[in-house]
Amino acid sequence: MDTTAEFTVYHIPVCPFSQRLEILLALKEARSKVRFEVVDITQPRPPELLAKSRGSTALPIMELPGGRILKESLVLMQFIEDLWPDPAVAQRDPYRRAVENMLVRLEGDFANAGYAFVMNQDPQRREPLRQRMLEQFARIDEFLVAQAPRTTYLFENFGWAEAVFTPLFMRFWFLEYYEEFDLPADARFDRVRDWREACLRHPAAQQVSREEIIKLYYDYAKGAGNGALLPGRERSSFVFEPHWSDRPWPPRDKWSRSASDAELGLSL
Ligand SMILES: COc1ccc(C(=O)/C=[SH]/C[C@H](NC(=O)CC[C@H](N)C(=O)O)C(=O)NCC(=O)O)cc1OC
Repeated sequence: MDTTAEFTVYHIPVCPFSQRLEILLALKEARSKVRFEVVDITQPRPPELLAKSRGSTALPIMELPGGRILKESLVLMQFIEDLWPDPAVAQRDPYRRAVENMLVRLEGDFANAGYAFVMNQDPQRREPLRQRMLEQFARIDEFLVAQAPRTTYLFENFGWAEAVFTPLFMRFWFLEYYEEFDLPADARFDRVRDWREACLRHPAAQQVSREEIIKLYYDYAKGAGNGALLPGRERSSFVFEPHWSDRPWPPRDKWSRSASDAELGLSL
């Protein structure tokens, strides 16, 4: 395959699954090899984009030279790793790669627990959802204690598993803000807490900020995901303009009130 031809990723800038690709490309110093085309999730998908994805609206998707389309962030990560293998980010040793993949297999339940928690609108479900989130962190902690008790990352460097999980650790800043959630100070979470902090600091993962996440994901905290509009609102918190840096911080209280477009700084 001609790896110098143009590869295009259609993506939502603050989506964690797209950030995985950006982190991987940053680790490979290959960010310039892929063109990232921004899609406004608050607007209906352009017909030409839907045609590319055979009607699927989920992003990111990658268009190869010649028009072939791939999707699913973990698949796209592996494709990038295979396309530009040096420097390797995935482990080359089969056993170490298997260990890496065992940790990555935890990402789906981890992601779903966090999104279900932030999007929950039933006060009665808060504590069970908090416990479910803690259980997911405990699963990762137990795995790291068994496989990597004394290193900062899973292996010597920030690598594949870190590229998969760091975007989720960053999105879960919305749990701290809207659900007053954080890991308890007890030893059950020491290893995963250290891993998370090291991941959040890594220079290859600085595509988004805490402020951006908190402001754009306000509607998720009120139960509206993927750019959906809430009752009484005309604009999603996911809109590009006004830019998030020009907007006020949303109210932290998701339970007793709903902020208006004006209060969120969304009015044009
Ligand atoms: C309610 O739970 C969740 C809600 C949203 C997201 C999220 O980050 C969307 S990021 C943007 C979202 N993309 C995906 O969900 C892609 C997931 C896919 N499995 C991948 O890994 O690439 C999307 O395109 N949505 C628009 C559409 O489908 O029309 C995650 C959640 O749970 C993990």
